[in-house]
Amino acid sequence: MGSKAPIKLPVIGFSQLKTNNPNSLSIWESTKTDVFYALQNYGCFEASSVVSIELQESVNDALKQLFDLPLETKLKNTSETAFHGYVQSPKVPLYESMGIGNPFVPENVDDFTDLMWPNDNPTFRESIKSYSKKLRELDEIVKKMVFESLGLENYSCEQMKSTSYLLKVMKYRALEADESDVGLHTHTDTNIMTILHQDEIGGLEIQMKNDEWVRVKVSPNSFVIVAGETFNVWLNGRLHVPFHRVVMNGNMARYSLGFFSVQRSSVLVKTFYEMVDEEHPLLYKPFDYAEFLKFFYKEGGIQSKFALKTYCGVSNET
Ligand SMILES: O=C(O)CCC(=O)C(=O)O
Ligand SMILES: [Fe+2]
Repeated sequence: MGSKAPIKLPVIGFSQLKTNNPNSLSIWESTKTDVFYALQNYGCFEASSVVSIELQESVNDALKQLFDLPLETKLKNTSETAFHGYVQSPKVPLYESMGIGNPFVPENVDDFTDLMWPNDNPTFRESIKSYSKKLRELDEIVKKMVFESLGLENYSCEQMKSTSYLLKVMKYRALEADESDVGLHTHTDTNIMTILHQDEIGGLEIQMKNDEWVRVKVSPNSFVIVAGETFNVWLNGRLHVPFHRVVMNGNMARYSLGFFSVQRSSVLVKTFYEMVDEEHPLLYKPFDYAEFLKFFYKEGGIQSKFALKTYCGVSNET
């Protein structure tokens, strides 16, 4: 499946930002430069030093316990909202997923844990809560840095308030004889931004600007930050939104998770007017994210590699 160039994603550390370091301003500025460069040129980067190895291992164990539950228990997790309930589909036979909406709200994790483990699972409960808190902080820092890089800091607060989150946990079962090694088809993320973690099995592949596919291998407690289409609509195409996929590697089950930030449907996704000028003509008309998702899932958008362009792209040809 294409070449697997050994390009390394940019690695950006976040631990120094939190200390009461006298150089905190210059650390913020240089991290911001790296983040913006990475999202413009790769559409992704490796974020290191966000959670401890211990916390990551505890979450990895929690995922295994969750997917080991009987199917009838997992099916109790139902939802009207895409990807919040239990998902298994013949189109992606290796894949199953479950979601927790806004997982930094303690009651949401409590409700999910009670549903899956009526006799409780305190380790799952507590590790998911502290993990989600850290991921939300990281999400907000990265976005603030991008906004600041473009002189859009006034939008930062407003956008954070109109964001909701989904922690989606995923299992890809081991391949059976003669099965295709495609775990998840080539796609872009249509939400704002995604923070991905994959276990040591690997398999995530990302397409670079020069069309080469890179097999991503990052440290066990690092994340891959991936720019999504909604972010690029706000910024009128200034980021690279990379195609990515999962190609199974060897004969072991693979576990991953994604922390997805999504625009709430009460607010239209709209390009900031400061991002439009003669050199950068408007690329997308304003749209409602929930309505777009209906198109995406019901009207065949999911089959299109450029669903958002089809849905609300502006034709700038003269
Ligand atoms: O499982 C993974 O590593 C990737 C998942 C992904 O790209 C997605 O859910 O959008
Ligand atoms: Fe994705």
